[in-house]
Amino acid sequence: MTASTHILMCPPHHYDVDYVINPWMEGNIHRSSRDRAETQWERLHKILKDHAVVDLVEPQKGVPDMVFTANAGLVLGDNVVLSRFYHPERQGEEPHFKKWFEDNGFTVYELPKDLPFEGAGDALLDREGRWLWAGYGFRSELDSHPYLAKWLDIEVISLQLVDSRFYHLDTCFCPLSNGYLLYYPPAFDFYSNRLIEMRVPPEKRIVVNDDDAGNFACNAVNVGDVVVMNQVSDDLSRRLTEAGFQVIQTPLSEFLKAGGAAKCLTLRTTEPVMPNVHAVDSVVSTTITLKGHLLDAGIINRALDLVVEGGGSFQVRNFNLGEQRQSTSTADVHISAPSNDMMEEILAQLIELGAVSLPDDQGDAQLEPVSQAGVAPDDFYVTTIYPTEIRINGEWIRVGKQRMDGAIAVKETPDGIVAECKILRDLETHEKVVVGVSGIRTVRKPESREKRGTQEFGFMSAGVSSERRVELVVEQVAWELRRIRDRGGKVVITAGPVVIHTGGAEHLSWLIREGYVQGLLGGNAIAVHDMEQSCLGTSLGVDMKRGVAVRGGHRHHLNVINTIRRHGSIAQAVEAGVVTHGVMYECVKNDVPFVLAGSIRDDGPLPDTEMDLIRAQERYAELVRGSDMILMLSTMLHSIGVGNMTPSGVKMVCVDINPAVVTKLSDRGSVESTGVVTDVGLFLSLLVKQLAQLTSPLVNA
Ligand SMILES: NC(=O)c1ccc[n+]([C@@H]2O[C@H](COP(=O)([O-])OP(=O)(O)OC[C@H]3O[C@@H](n4cnc5c(N)ncnc54)[C@H](O)[C@@H]3O)[C@@H](O)[C@H]2O)c1
Ligand SMILES: NC(=[NH2+])NCCC[C@H](N)C(=O)O
Repeated sequence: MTASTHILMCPPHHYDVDYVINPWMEGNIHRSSRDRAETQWERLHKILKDHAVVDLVEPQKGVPDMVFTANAGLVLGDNVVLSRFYHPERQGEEPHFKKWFEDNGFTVYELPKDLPFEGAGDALLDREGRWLWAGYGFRSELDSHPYLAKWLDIEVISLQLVDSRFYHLDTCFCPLSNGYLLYYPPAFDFYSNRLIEMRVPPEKRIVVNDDDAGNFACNAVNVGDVVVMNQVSDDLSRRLTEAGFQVIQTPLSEFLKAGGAAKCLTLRTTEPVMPNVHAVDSVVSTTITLKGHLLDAGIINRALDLVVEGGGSFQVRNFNLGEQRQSTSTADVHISAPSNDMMEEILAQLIELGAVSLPDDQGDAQLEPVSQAGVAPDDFYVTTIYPTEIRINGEWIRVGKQRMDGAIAVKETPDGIVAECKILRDLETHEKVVVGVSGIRTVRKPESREKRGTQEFGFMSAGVSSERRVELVVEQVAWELRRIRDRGGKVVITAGPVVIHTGGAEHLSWLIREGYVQGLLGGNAIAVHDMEQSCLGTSLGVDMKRGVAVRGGHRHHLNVINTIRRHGSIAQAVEAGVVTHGVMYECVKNDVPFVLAGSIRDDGPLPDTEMDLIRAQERYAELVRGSDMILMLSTMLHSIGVGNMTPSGVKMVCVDINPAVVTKLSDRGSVESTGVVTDVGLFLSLLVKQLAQLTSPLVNA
């Protein structure tokens, strides 16, 4: 027996599964045998009495989970932080545990009422006393960790739990003597696993597999070199033995029905304070304000999900719900994160959400000089598609040339400070770049109160649905194309050769001829196969009228490339009467600019194809700028490229036969984008028919 070790237990006289507050309890209400539970508890009690002094707290009626004394609180030295239970079902235990601690001479610290923390179930001391591992995510709040650090004067390492089966830290994590750790990595987020690996050397980490984790092997009581647990596989038992531990198994199946096992049934009340160990609290907090149709547009859900998925924790304060149909709501949200880096990552995503204003004390945007042309400073802010403003000298200024995946370059000019999005390769040494997340906000118009995706007739309600009638989307696109044309707006189309292969050339030619298209973006292939069809009636060597391959057809596209190369350009071949109809013909004849970006798989290429990729991107961006709408027709490569350089506010329609492509291209988080899964030739055919039916010019709205 280790005389200095005291353990608190509570006899299971009132234990039962009376409710469900964790996944293990589902289906087990009133299915635990009191007799078997008493027997199993007695066996554990007897085993532990051989190795420690076991104190008992009187069980109470109405609180069946009181048997799980691990959750009574967290003890260090003569101090104890009393638990604040998350679920009301267990809050009745608090006064009983508080009384026991006070009667036994502990100084009891109590957390604020609305700040849950479930004791040694969610906080476990390193067995060498060097720091406190503290879990959060299901029962305990991250905001409780600074209190633990302060009251117990110890470093707290916050670990986010991500699997609801392992809802308490002690169900998946067990610090052992001699610096060993028994744990189940999938129960933690990536960052927490990195923290564990940084603190516990590989040779001391005993990783538990799914089966052992499901049998609560990590929920073990360790006293000295003894490890007492519910059940363990031969392999894990061997590894523990090799590490110098004596493994004692004792069945606790009746308690597993409530989601607990050996460690849950115990609370070590003698935890020595180590000299020279002091509080280090890395938890950072801030308060943001969300504004918009927080409920209807789902903004608050998305924001809070972002916080949790980013490893943080939140408390919603001062929620003011908009009273009128179109009035907006506001909410102050207190956010905590285990480190500055994680907080910055969370805030960057909230800024992208666009409904966020950071506290005014966040100050100006941080600027760092570009020390090497084409290279941004570390921690540069990555731009999004949304209109963005940065705060310089207390003034908010709009960032120009908005696009995603760029940096914000800032420079002094005779007209004042100018900020614009730049892709990394274009950064110049006389510029500065925004780093971090302070002093940045995105400006997004509050989405309409209607939920996204429920507006079947609201054009561009985002979302992809192969079930959605193609005709419906065609009607909406036709209506928008007509409106844009009538007001002299700009529509750009990016298209792949599949448009030609599916018989779409005549329809796309019609759109260009009728003035619905002000720019065409594509690659070598769409031009090659369009002119192959125009000159030779085939596409990829297939007769477009009969649908059969023609003899020698496989050379047709090379013959066309060769002919165009001989004339020097597509325009010259059109002027020479070689190309007499088709998409490229209509572009030349109607002065519709086009850019053909080269790719690794190009034949030829055509003289017009821009094989300098950087130049091609620049020319694409020039043609995209100022667009009101972009149609992305069956080209994943070029559609992604165009999407990356298009700011929000531009209506985008993606047409592809592959739902995954449509989802990727439509999922921009902006309501202006939509996608339809269909054959592109069919889509164009229906679109032309619909436009032709819109005979009367629309009255300007
Ligand atoms: N001969 C050549 O020079 C040649 C030939 C082919 C491609 N290329 C080049 O390769 C690059 C990539 O070509 P890409 O954009 O065609 O390929 P891609 O794979 O990026 O996109 C093709 C898209 O078409 C979709 N699709 C296929 N059938 C469809 C249908 N019936 N209806 C609607 N969507 C359909 C696919 O799902 C895919 O997303 C381009 O730059 C192109 O010019 C050159
Ligand atoms: N330290 C623990 N894991 N305790 C287990 C507690 C079980 C209890 N039914 C609950 O859900 O709270």
